[in-house]
Amino acid sequence: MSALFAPTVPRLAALPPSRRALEIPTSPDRPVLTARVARLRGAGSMVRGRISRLSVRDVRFPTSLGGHGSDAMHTDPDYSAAYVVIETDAEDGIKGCGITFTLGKGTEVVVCAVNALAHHVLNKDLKDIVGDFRGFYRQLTSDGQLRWIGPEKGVVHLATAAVLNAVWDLWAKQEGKPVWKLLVDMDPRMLVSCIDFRYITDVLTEEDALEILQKGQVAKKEREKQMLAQGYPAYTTSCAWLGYSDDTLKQLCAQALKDGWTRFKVKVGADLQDDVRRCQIIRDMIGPEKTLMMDANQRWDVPEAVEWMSKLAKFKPLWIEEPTSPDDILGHAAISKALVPLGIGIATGEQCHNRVIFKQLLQAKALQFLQIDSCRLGSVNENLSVLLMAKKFEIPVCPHAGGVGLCELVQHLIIFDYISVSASLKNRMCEYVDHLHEHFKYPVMIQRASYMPPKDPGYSTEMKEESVKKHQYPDGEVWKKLLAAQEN
Ligand SMILES: C[C@H](O)[C@@H](O)CC(=O)C(=O)O
Ligand SMILES: [Mg+2]
Repeated sequence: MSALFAPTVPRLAALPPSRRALEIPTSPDRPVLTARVARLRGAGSMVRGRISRLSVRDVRFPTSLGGHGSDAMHTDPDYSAAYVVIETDAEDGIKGCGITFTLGKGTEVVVCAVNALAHHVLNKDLKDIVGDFRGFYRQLTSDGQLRWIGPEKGVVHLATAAVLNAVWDLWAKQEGKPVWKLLVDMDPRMLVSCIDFRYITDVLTEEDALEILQKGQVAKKEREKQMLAQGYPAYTTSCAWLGYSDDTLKQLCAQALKDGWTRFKVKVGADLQDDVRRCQIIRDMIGPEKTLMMDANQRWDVPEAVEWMSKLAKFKPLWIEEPTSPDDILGHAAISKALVPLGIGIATGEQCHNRVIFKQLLQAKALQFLQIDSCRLGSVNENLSVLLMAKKFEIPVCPHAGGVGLCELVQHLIIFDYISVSASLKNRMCEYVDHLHEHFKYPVMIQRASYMPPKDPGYSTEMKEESVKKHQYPDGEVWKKLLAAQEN
């Protein structure tokens, strides 16, 4: 299921009036835009080329066969991605690669949505995009027709993330830097110009953001050195997927302890007796001092969450993640109020639609740990706004990762967060899951249970072409075999 777009987007005059509106620059302030492009040039920026081609493919890995990734709600996930590649006419061979994460079925729907957004990207100069990134973000998310099937949520927002992730990868590759370093080196004003503040100015204005980023410049060099030497602390979820047998759980946990892991997450929420047994196994193995987190993946109602977690409190979890619907902000607040006195925090975010939901979770004191996701929010742009809001509310960010490629991407955001925004590691760690890294050209590097900052230019999003071909759905070699076996 591949779709290729040649650079054949009609010129403005040829468009019907409804489409023409889309082409009008969204930035209200042309001189500001010109100044930003000039600032890019002044900073010795290497940005070049017009986007001449966009392709998107449906890539799926049959992880459900081994129970990998399973939880109380998603019992048989096939970790998958809509994989976007953009090319320019710069003739330098550099491509931007972007993904968004899916669980198998439905990836084809995200592919459709990427195709529907493609005309916003094609024929654009990269320097105009990044010179007015806020305007470009707004253009993608405010398409007068597509917005109706969002807005800024669901399939269309996942597609936005995939496209923008590809743009960030392209930009960073052209600058010869990994995304985290591109962000760390970026002038605070330029960073702020990437963020759409619409709907969040009641808690974070452009001036607030600038102030936070300017404070973050202090001792930035030391923190960068520290990251390069020690990496960013991580925790593992790979031992305790819900579909794993007790034996597998024990074996993986023993190995993880040997590998130096000190923080573990266990899936819960389907059956209380099972949860008690599995939590007992893992707590016995890791001992009382190491950190344990629990994840219910939205399985419970609000009172049920409180009651269930009261029974698991004896295993001393640091947090319960996604106890109820990700949309239920006041429900999270009620659960938080009941569980914090038991020493259990609330973590959520992997399925938070957008910055507005995060804003309200923060306003309602509904979470103690905020979990950004590199592929659900609108790429780096929207994640920047959430990192800054978290800083303002002094809530630690512990990103969601795992899936396919999520570790590769989110490491850039959290390393930037430490160096330039939070300046703290207190109560902070980034999720790690040990699956599918071999399919990436620049896989994550974990040392001493920490993410080591990537050094290759880009967003670590590029997949190996051979892996993509093999796992393309439904006509890649892997799926042809699996689908034929299912028929027999
Ligand atoms: C379906 C995914 O594997 C999900 O269980 C991941 C998740 O909740 C997490 O890593 O946290
Ligand atoms: Mg989770």
